[in-house]
Parts: sequence; C-alpha cells; structure tokens
Amino acid sequence: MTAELLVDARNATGECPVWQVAEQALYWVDIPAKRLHRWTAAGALDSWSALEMLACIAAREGGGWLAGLESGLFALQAEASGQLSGERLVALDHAQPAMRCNDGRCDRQGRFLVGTMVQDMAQGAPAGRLYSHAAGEGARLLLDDLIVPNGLALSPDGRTLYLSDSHPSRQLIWAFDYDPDTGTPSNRRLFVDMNAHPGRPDGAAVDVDGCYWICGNDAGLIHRFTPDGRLDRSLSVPVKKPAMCAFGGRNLDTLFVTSIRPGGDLSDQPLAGGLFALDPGVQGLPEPAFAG
Ligand SMILES: O=C1O[C@H](CS(=O)(=O)O)[C@@H](O)[C@H](O)[C@H]1O
Repeated sequence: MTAELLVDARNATGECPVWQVAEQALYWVDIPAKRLHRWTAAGALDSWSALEMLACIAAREGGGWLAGLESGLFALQAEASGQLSGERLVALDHAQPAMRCNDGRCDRQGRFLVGTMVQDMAQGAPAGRLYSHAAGEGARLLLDDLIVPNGLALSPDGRTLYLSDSHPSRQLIWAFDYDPDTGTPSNRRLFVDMNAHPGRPDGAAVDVDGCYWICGNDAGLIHRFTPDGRLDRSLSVPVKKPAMCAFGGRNLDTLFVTSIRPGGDLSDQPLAGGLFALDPGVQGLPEPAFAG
C-alpha cells in the first residue's frame, strides 16, 4: 500500500488534519509556522496566518474554528487577506511560562478536549495538562503531569477516551472510561505501551470498527490497534516523522497523514513535512464540530 504525496508542504510540524465534508477539503496546521492550511479534493491549496503558534483546530457549529494556540483557546475566522482573525475565548492558566496547546479535538457531544505542553519539549517538564472546554464555559482541568499530550481520540460510542504522551521518557497510550453526559474521564489504564512498538505515539484517529490509528513518529509508520490493544497492522509513509492522521475523502475511506520536517540532513526523507494520503481499507467517522 503506497502513500500518495498530496502536498510537498515542508511543514515544520504539520498537525491536526481535519476533514470538512461540505467543502471536501482537508485543513491542518503547521504549529511553529503559525499557519492553517487547506487542501481541496479539486487540488486547490490555501493558507492563513495566526498571531501565536497554532496547534489544534475544530470546526465550530456556528462557523469558523475553535483553535488552541499559546495563550488559550480562540474563535478564529479565515479571512480573504490570508490572516486568521478572532478573539480569545479562554485564557489558559499554564503551569509555567512558555507553554502552548498541543493536540486537541472535540468529543462526540461537541466539547473541546485539548492538551498543553512546554514549548521546548527537550525540557521534558511534566507541566502539560488536559483541559475540556464547553461552549460558554472556561477551561476545566481534567489531568496534569503530562509532558507531550497527544493521540486524543474517542471510540465510536464516545464512551472511551484515548490519550498518549509522546515524550521519549513516556511513549504510552492510555484509555479512560468517558462519561458523555459530564465529559469526565475515569478508570485510567494502559492501552498500549509504545515502547514495545516502532515509533513514538503522536496524533491519532479512530475508525468505524473502533480501532485506533496512531502515528509512529520517528518510525515512518501508522499503526492500527484493536480496541483490546492488539497491533492489527502498520502502514508506512516515506518520511520518518508522521505526526497525525485523520479520515476523510468522499467516503471517509482515505487516511490523511501530516508530518514533521526536522532540521539537518534530509537526503533520506526529502518529502519530510509533506501531507500524504493512504488507503487504510476501512472507513473513519465524521469529525465532531465544537458545539458553539
Ligand atoms: O512539537 C511537537 O513535537 C512532537 C514531535 S517531535 O518530537 O518534534 O518529533 C509531537 O509529538 C508534538 O505533537 C508536536 O506538537
């Protein structure tokens, strides 16, 4: 199964692909470049600039985007000028200076779940947190003691929440029972110890069978784990650092993969930072919008 290069985007840190059914378009971000990108199935490419590092996005039911940046959660609009305009809805009270949002997505009720991390990942500071934000409310702290929160995804029934920590000292994926009424995770348990598999756990998506697809960063692989944590299969991309995957396309049966372009010699991975498409052989689920 060959990965198709869709955009030679050369993203420093391409993350958070989100398929928009009405537009038949994929949006994603480049975190340090502070940019939102769009690729349409018709082949058009656009991008917009933000004022802070832009880590994660969710479409809002009312239009525009809910986005996790450095200082908090913002309502953003993509302007014809190429800028993202908007306002901060929630200021995040970070555990220490120089932090930002990382992975984020909505639960099946439309609450936004978002992790935070120190900007300099090499510090390895466990200052990261997981928050939940519902429309009209602030940020509710769900978890702390995270280094690089990632891999957020929900089971098809919305009652199991997945979360990973990508830091080399962790490389773990947890599952939680998740109460859709209250948005509260409980019964934390180890889902997969990625130290036993190639690659560090990065961004993830769940398919119609409830299997969990996660990027194996540094290994050029996207792994599919069954709900009981068994490795079912692995697909490869021609870059070492796939960062996050999302289902999209006309039948939600394409797996889009963003990637990271590290510094240094790239002669063995010239397409690093590109956007890729794979045929996973299974459909995904529609991405919930933010209820607000
Ligand atoms: O900044 C980030 O970095 C890591 C990937 S890497 O260590 O730079 O390869 C990633 O897990 C994280 O989601 C991202 O925001």
